[in-house]
Amino acid sequence: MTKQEGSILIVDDDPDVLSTAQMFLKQHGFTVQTELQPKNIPAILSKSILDVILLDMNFTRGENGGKEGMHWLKQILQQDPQASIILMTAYGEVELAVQALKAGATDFVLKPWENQKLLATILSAIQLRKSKLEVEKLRNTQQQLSADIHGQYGELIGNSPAMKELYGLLEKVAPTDANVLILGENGTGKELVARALHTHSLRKKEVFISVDLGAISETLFESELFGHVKGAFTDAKEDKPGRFELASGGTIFLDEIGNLTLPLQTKLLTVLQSRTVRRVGSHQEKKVDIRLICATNMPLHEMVYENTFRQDLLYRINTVEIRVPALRERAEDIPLLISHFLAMYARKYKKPALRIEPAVLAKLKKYIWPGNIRELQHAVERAVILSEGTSISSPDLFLNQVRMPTTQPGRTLTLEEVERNYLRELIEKYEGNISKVARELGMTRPALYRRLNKYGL
Ligand SMILES: Nc1ncnc2c1ncn2[C@@H]1O[C@H](COP(=O)(O)OP(=O)(O)OP(=O)(O)O)[C@@H](O)[C@H]1O
Repeated sequence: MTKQEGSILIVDDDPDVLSTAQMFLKQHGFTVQTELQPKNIPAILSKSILDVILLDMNFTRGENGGKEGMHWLKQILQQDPQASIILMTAYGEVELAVQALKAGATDFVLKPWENQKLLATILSAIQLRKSKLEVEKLRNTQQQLSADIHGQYGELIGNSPAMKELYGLLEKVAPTDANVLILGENGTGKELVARALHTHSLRKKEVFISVDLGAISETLFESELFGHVKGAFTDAKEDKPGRFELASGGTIFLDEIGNLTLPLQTKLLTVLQSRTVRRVGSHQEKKVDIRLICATNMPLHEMVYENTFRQDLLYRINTVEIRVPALRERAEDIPLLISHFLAMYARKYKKPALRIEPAVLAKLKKYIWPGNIRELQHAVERAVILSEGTSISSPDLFLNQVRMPTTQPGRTLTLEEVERNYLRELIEKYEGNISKVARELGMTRPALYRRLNKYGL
């Protein structure tokens, strides 16, 4: 006989039932407590950790409506929502047992029970309790992590009119289940905005799954997003859920949606229309309940016009569009962001708090930051690392570090480096006006955006 682990409470007003069940379950290695009086259940629950509770339906002599059992079932679940409760019912009370299952009981056994059947029921109830506790733990961890990452609007820093407008929009849109498309240049904080939408939504206690579509290869797309079953292809060693399934109940964030090829856009559209996924290699459709947030730095509307992005997909994802402003459009926020990152990196690198001289700050406010906040963040990090003393009196510590040199002694630049530098110079020349840069290069704006995207500009 294999020894089982688990602690069980049996509540029944018949001492014979209690002793028979106790003897049988102890033989199998369980820790067993018995109780004749259901009114003592709350006290027992507050003292001990129980894996399973076997609960009789009727306690008062002559009672057989199961009301007492239902009452105690609800009481227990109120005290411990993850409790696994097996009800003991007499023959003819099946209707009642069904009601109890609906009210949250795990299972029921008919009295007099067959020992092996009782054992099997208890083992699966223990397993179920374990899974429920695991899910609860993961949910708490996720909540804790998001609470650590986010404040009111998380790490979204900025008081400029552009940011205030964004906060107003977030407040309106977050609590709805509307599909949101976030547009904005690289490094403007699109992912932070997506997370803020989630943490202020009705799904905030559920998962937030982020998928970088630009980083998933064409061949792995379906398996990553929709999952696969064992043996579906050579590397499919076991069943694996896709990101859509994992996100079910919560929010899925599809970043870089503008990078999808047309065939992949079609596959994605099918799933978004039906809200069902089929794992690669399976015939079974699974419903997914997700809130969809997408983001891109590509001009999707122009791409629709050029037939490189499907119009029906665009309309499916952009119920609400949120445009995240570029940093140069909210230069007022630059000092605030710099002091935020200065404090963050001073802590990280154990450096004294650094002060920036006003003339340097003025220069940094004028710089156009083509890489937006990500570029600013990296610039501050480098400045903190390289600084000596407690004050920064030259902008070089920030800016010289972030600009690629156009030439390097002893090394010829690659064609890609030349192109990247040239693009950067033009962006600066036209102060970030992409239309003007595109005109000078004789390119369409989408083509230019693709190029900028390639170089992370
Ligand atoms: N408003 C903000 N306040 C503080 N930090 C910010 C803000 N916006 C962005 N950041 C920081 O800038 C960095 C880039 O942000 P994020 O990844 O959200 O940008 P993105 O627009 O999604 O970029 P990409 O288009 O390259 O994916 C992150 O480290 C983020 O924490």
